[in-house]
Amino acid sequence: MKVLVIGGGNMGLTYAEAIAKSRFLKDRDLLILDASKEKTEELRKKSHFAVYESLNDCVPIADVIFIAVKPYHAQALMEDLKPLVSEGQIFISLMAGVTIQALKNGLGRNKVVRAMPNLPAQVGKGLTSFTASDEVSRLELSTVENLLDTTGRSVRLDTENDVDASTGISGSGPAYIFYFMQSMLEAARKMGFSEHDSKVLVEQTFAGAVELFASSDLDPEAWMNRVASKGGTTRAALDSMEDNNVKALIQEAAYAAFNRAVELGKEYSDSDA
Ligand SMILES: NC(=O)C1=CN([C@@H]2O[C@H](COP(=O)(O)OP(=O)(O)OC[C@H]3O[C@@H](n4cnc5c(N)ncnc54)[C@H](OP(=O)(O)O)[C@@H]3O)[C@@H](O)[C@H]2O)C=CC1
Ligand SMILES: O=C(O)[C@@H]1CCC=N1
Repeated sequence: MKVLVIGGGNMGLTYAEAIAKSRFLKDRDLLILDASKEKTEELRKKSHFAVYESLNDCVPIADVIFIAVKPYHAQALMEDLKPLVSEGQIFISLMAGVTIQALKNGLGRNKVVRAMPNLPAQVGKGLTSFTASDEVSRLELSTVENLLDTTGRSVRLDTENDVDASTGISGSGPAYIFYFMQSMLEAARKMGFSEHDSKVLVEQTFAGAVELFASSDLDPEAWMNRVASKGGTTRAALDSMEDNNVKALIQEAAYAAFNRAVELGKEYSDSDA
């Protein structure tokens, strides 16, 4: 089986590296292509995949094709791909918003998977949600799942609306965590801690809390109650967050990402990508 990754940026390269590391494929069976000359030169320095500059040379020989370009490049790319693709090939789009129907129309092919990864894939801790067109067989789905799992975990969802919703939670979610981290770092600096100490305080606090959360079935509220003593410091902080509606605002942000994913889907299907 040959796997081609189109787009060697954050996500495409992450996937290519993870598949290469997993030894799921033989080295020369993993192909990668990027439009930028600079990037292909960088990619050539890595030995574990075959780097291509022309779609003509790699698309016809691939069995599975990852599409990892920005959504606004989708239409132009699919126009170039359409004359080169063939029946039996499976397309896995990592693009936010672009719908299965837009992919089917754009590629003129039916075996399409729409996946939403997240950035922790770079360290093998990614979460990729996905859904597939009916034309992808069970056996093909298990190959797809194996490929996606090379970057962490995957969750198969029933509908594209679920994938849009998951974009608001796991796809964009790492950025919300970084936002929270940034706020804590700024508070630490304001309190007079050095850059180094601020980073240690914040990093270890996040890492520890995540590990605790993963270590049992306790929900976050139960953990909050274990940290907070009656009339103590944590309660003062939690009350402040409640008074300022922080929970509702975070939920609003997650919905903003979800809604934007739906909106992107409409933009790209309107343009008949
Ligand atoms: N970053 C993230 O956390 C997440 C991203 N995604 C999705 O992943 C996709 C890729 O995002 P990301 O990796 O961040 O983007 P990047 O811009 O880092 O990477 C995309 C790469 O594709 C190249 N490219 C553009 N057009 C073509 C083409 N026609 N043929 C080949 N290569 C091309 C770009 O080159 P150039 O720079 O020259 O344009 C660039 O190197 C997006 O659709 C996004 O929605 C999904 C979940 C999370
Ligand atoms: O911001 C974006 O559009 C992409 C999708 C999820 C994460 N990054």
